[in-house]
Amino acid sequence: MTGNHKTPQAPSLETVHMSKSFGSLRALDDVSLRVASGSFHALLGENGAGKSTLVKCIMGFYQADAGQVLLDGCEALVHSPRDAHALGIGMVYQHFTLVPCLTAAENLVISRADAPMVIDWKKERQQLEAFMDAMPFRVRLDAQVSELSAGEKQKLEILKLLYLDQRFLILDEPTSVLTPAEADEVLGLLGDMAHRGEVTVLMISHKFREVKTFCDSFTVLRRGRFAGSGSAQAVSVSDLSQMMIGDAGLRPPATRTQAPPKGPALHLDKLSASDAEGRRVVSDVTLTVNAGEIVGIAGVSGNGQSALIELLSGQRKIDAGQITINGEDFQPTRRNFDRFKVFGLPEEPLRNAVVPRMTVAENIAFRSFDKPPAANRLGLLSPARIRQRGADLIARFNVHTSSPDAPIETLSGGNVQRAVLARELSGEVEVLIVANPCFGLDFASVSDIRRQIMEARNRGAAVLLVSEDLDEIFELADRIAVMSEGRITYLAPAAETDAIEVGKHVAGQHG
Ligand SMILES: Nc1ncnc2c1ncn2[C@@H]1O[C@H](COP(=O)(O)OP(=O)(O)OP(=O)(O)O)[C@@H](O)[C@H]1O
Repeated sequence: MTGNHKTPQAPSLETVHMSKSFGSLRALDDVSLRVASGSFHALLGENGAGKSTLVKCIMGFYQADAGQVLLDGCEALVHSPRDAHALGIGMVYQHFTLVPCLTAAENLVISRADAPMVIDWKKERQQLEAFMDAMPFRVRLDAQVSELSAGEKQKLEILKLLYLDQRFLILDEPTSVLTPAEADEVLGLLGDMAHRGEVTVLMISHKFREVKTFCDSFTVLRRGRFAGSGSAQAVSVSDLSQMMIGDAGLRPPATRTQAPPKGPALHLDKLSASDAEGRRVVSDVTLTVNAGEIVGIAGVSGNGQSALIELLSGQRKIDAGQITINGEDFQPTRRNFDRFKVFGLPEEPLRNAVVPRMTVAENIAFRSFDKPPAANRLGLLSPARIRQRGADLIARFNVHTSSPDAPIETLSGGNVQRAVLARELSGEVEVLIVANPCFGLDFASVSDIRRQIMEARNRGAAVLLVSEDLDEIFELADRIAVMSEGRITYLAPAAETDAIEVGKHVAGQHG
């Protein structure tokens, strides 16, 4: 029954013996989870553990094969997200769903199912002001969404659910787009609302610190099954990790081998580039990366790092300057990537590095599909060989997929990342260009992917790593640079600097 189930107060929600398969893959296997009324509950698990599948079943995006959703103890029949909304269950996605060219007020009003054809703005405005007054945080109603910071957009997404009277909030990694300070503010406010009994929150998270600081309780999934639950305050981080990865344990972390210096491999000489409006986004960047070395570029996003990666990958025009590899002029074209053995792991690989509807095997074989062994010497493709090579690399790089023939878009985030790495690191690599490689990944995938990058360096690759995560830079880099307003403002050997010094330059307090 999808009748009038809505409760003004924070509801409790349970899933009971819920299962869901995709073909032969059992993505959820008999999962029961209980989120108490007015609690802040974390849902944890490795990439591919089934977290998104579980919340999509609750939201009615998927129909579970078996099991029930109970809302305040009564069965809730949710056949579509519309049913979920009618029951007061709402979700904030990792990506924003707001309309950027409209104001915050307009976004709220049009989100209503009962928004009138002709809007009486005076009346709506008064009601919105009254609504905002009752909320623990505000967003400027007249601001155009495109002008809001990531933190404000995230708050507006949450306000939208509350405006629609949704009191069971599902948040999918809500802090991945926020700075640590913004994340703490938003989670703190949500926690306060939950404790006042105004909302119940179920949050998918990979960040133990956030779970321990803000959540009351947790559930862990492992390979589609319930792996544990309890008090977020009482559980130790090592117990949480153990629940997530089971007895298999973590593979050892990345180790740096010391090798004699091998000399410059990648050299950027006074590189400059502009954006579509003609503003300089990369200014006079000169930087050398030696063979067998990782140079990490730290900095807050929007300071030219993405533009620099685009220059190196041939997606942005070079206004001035030169790139050389082993002393030779390098123009970033597909032919030259092969000739100079340049490989890359871009940000958001599902968007930037794969063809989502093609299979995992095809995507893995992509760079090499027209060369032996995937093709014969005349360049004719062999599907059987593509599949075989895909299957070998899937096993070698530990990619979890139901089959080499599954579309790559059906893989979890961490596994798309591993598949791209498998493709990029399986051959001989001279230069590796990596941008925020571990964004949104669970700790086991993070450790796996960092190890692969370090091993490429140990084998002699010159690695340029752009990352917003200072811990990642310190774990991997031999030398650390900071990019600010399109320029390299700082460069030092990792052993001779520390996070405070680098942090100062990231914040622009150099000189
Ligand atoms: N539409 C689909 N078709 C086929 N397989 C799918 C589909 N959606 C998910 N899967 C598979 O189900 C399993 C669980 O995926 P799910 O996205 O629920 O994991 P997750 O825990 O949310 O991972 P992540 O942390 O990476 O987002 C994965 O093996 C995934 O490949």
